[in-house]
Amino acid sequence: MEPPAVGRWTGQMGARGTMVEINFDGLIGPSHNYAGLSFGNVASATNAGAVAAPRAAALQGLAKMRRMMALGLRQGLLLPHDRPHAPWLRALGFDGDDEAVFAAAWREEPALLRNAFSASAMWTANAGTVSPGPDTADGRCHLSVANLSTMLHRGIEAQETARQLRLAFRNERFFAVHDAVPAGLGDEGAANFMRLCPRHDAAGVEVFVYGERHEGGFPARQSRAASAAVARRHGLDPTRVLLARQSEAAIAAGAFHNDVVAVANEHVLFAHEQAFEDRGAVLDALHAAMPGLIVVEAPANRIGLEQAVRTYLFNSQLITLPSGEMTLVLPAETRDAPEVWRWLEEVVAGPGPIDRLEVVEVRESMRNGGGPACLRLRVAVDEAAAAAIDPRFLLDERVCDDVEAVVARHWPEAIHPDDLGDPDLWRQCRVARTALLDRLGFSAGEV
Ligand SMILES: N=C(N)NCCC[C@H](NC(=O)CCC(=O)O)C(=O)O
Repeated sequence: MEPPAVGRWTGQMGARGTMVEINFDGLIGPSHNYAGLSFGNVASATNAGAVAAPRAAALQGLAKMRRMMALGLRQGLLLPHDRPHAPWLRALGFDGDDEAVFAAAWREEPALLRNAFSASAMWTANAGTVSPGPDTADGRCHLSVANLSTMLHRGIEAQETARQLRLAFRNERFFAVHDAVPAGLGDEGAANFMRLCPRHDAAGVEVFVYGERHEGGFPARQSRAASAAVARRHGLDPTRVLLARQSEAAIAAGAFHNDVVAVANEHVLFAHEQAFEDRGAVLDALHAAMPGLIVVEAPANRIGLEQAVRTYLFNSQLITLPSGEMTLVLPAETRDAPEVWRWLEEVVAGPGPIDRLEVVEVRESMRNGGGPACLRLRVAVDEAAAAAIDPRFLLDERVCDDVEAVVARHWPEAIHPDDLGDPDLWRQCRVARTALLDRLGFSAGEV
């Protein structure tokens, strides 16, 4: 079938200069389930074994994408990966046709089948790290695929992510897509990355946040060496790169990525007081590198780290609307917590840069530790680069209608932990993904 027609920009990019940010959300896949795979991610551990609702989950994600478009932002999507993933299980010694592979894995090593089943590619903040053109030596937008090598189930994603990013951003005049840095040096992509800049079209300061491993504690998933490697590969000016260490307290409280305790947009950093290990030095370095920086910080005596992790207050999307208003797109869980909501109302009422609060409902993803910001990868582009993106990865209302129809028809309504061994579910997940690719105009084998 014909690829869907997608509206392109005409004329001005808006009041905020010549570049805009496109958010590429991961469509929540048909195999979404709660397998408790992520040690250090409190929600994933707490909800292990619960019954998941993949159809509702995907519809919640799509409703968020529609909300962003209604706010005047450009929206893209990345596709769910092929799950359960037979090639990975085959590499682990299970053989026969795909169903024989799944059956043997379920019988002999059910934990491996659970890993191969995860819909974790939905959290595209972990797909890769993106340095927009104004920050790079060659003026192109550089994207590095994340290896996600700390968690077994997430390490499966890199290959397909690379294929999708190479397809979406294949025009080498505007984009350079790099493979993942070698596994072993953990890299979790944009979830541990923040860009501060006067406006999207000005050179920015890129902040890479890494963790350090501690015996017996939760894993620190982002290594300093991987962050530095990504910065080098992207051709960033070393004087405009900051490697900041995530606080041990934040990791211990369940902030397995920096985006659970901090988010940046243009000249604003919105963070918890305990986000960074050496808070004073990090903020001093940022102020020095980025005159005009405004830091909106939640004091620990108002919002505890546990509360921040439970509500995902900082896993909000901080966005600039075409009008120039800065808006926080928050998970509904923040509104359910009176202390958090009261503080947010004070932030908006005060003289600071954040003008509006918008609440979105992504509870199915939240129960696996993925808030609004986890679900999206930001790519700032100018008009020419935007026009070079494969339009099948861009959304408008009509494409949303199409995707919703496929989800409504094919996505399972519920997945119970024992269902992972059910051949009908294996088939349904694959049929569902194929129907989506078909509807969006991707041919078999393209992704
Ligand atoms: N913070 C950002 N940017 N992303 C959130 C990722 C959540 C994901 N959860 C999971 O993978 C849970 C899957 C399970 O347990 O079944 C993770 O821990 O890697």
